[in-house]
Amino acid sequence: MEPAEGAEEERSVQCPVCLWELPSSDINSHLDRCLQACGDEAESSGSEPEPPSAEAEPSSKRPRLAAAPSGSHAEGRPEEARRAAGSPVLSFFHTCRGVGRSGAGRNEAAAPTGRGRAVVRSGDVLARKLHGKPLAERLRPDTLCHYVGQEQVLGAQSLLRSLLESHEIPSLILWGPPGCGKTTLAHIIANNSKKNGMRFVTLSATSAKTNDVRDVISQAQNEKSLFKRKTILFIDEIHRFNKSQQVVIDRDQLFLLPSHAQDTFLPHVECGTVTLIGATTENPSFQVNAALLSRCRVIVLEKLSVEAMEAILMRAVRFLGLQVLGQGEQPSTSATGSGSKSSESLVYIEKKALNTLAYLCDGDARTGLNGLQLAVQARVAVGRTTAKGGATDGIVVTEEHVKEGLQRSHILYDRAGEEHYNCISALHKSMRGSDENASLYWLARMLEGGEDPLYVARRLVRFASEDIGLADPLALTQAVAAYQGCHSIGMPECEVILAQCVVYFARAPKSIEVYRAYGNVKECLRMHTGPLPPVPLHLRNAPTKLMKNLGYGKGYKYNPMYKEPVEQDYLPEELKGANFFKEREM
Ligand SMILES: Nc1ncnc2c1ncn2[C@@H]1O[C@H](COP(=O)(O)OP(=O)(O)OP(=O)(O)O)[C@@H](O)[C@H]1O
Ligand SMILES: [Zn+2]
Repeated sequence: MEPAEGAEEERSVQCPVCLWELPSSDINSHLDRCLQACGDEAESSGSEPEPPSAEAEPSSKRPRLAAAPSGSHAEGRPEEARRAAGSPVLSFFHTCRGVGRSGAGRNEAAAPTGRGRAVVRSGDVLARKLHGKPLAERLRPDTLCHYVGQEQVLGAQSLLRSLLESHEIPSLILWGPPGCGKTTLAHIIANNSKKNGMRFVTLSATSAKTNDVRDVISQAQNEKSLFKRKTILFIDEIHRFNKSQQVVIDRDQLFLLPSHAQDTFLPHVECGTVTLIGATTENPSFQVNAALLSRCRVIVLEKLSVEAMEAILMRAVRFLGLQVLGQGEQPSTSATGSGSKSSESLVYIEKKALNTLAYLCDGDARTGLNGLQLAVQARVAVGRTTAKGGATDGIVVTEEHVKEGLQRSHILYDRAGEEHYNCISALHKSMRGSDENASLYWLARMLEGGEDPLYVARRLVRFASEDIGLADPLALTQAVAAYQGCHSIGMPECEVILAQCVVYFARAPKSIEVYRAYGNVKECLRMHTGPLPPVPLHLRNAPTKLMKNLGYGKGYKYNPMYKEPVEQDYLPEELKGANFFKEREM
């Protein structure tokens, strides 16, 4: 690879394979690891840059019992990676970014790698990159340095990081919302521990049978006694272990493991034959067997922030070689091409579309990446058809496309199956339509089908505010009480609690006044350009003299001191007169 220029000062450079920025002194060793990871993949899948094989399954169809993939660093095709790394102009990734770091070529002509590589940005190549494995899977980081956010548990000083660095993996429960990186973190731990000779086995609690757990345990025992190898067992969605199986419900505790699994499982976690890593979206204090919980460290992961999501999406944008269009920019004017080629082979995405996506995916990186993939896929498909007759102006992915992509992503990649969302939607709409009959029907369909009662209860809490609102403020109390009731007594006893609440809601008066008004405020904030207006001085608190001198609190009229209603502005100057309660098209 190209010698790092200006090595005397610690510059950061970008890894051509995984696009990560890192100190130039680390690039060589990092690159070796990256390429090796890609090479492993190449051996198993052939190295021609053809569409990724169809055997690559979406995450929803992960094998039930399988050793984890060998640390695949799946984002670049291996050949591309090697070529890129060996190429005099570092890589086409740099090229694709169009921001020409360290003076590397900034256009497609600068990546003359034969065999049509020069048109890496064309819709066709992009379409191939989008084919097969979901983007989220391909971009799953396999080292901590690619893992975004979650500083609270993985920061430099954190316990988890030091444990990882010392290769001492305790049993862990990773608790966090969907798509925040629980499975990814487990994979990173797996990679880390494999280097240390440990085995890593994955089970999904949604599909694993008690026998599968037994098999894992007995194999782990063999490995330990014969080869002194430890086993890490990753159980995804550990809170679902009670679903299809026999559940022991102790009156005080919801035990989640089937009884014989408990017998076989616990002692082995205890004596260290198996290190357990469980992932769950549910509060483990309620959903994980207390005995098991006491043997595990609970790591709380947070919903990814909008900024973190933007970073993850930008990595995908670079991987796909998309050009980002700033506000008001047109494809032709922003094209970084050499001029020898028109923008016809370029695919653009609006900056605003990326921001919106980062915002709308609500901290769920899988949803965000899938949304991006579907939006781009759809646009590229259209672009290719329209381009058949002649040149086009390049393909632009806009905010609207991204929103559509998100919607489709919800349907396509829903792991628990579409039915789950269909039914909850039918329940929601029946209650909204005040049809108590239908509401009860959909509730029963879900509960009888094994739906998590807390999932329904959460939706009821939401419904109480979104659809009933101030028409009957008691509804919210009812919903929260129902949620807590379900929490403490579990199925099947809690079904009647939910039924009562559902019927109450179907019969309740409805109002979306607050829901709509709040939506208007959010829209107002979203549409705002430039810095947000300052908080008016008279509304600011002035606890110190300096602040008083600065005019904080000056002119504020303390309402209880006035007999008559007080005339006073509470909104920033530029929003004076704004009425968020005004009805608008929703
Ligand atoms: N912190 C992160 N940094 C970078 N990428 C991430 C992060 N979290 C998630 N991703 C991306 O999102 C995808 C899905 O994440 P992951 O499977 O780890 O989520 P999860 O928390 O296990 O979700 P679920 O509860 O739905 O299983 C990953 O393949 C990866 O591409
Ligand atoms: Zn890398």
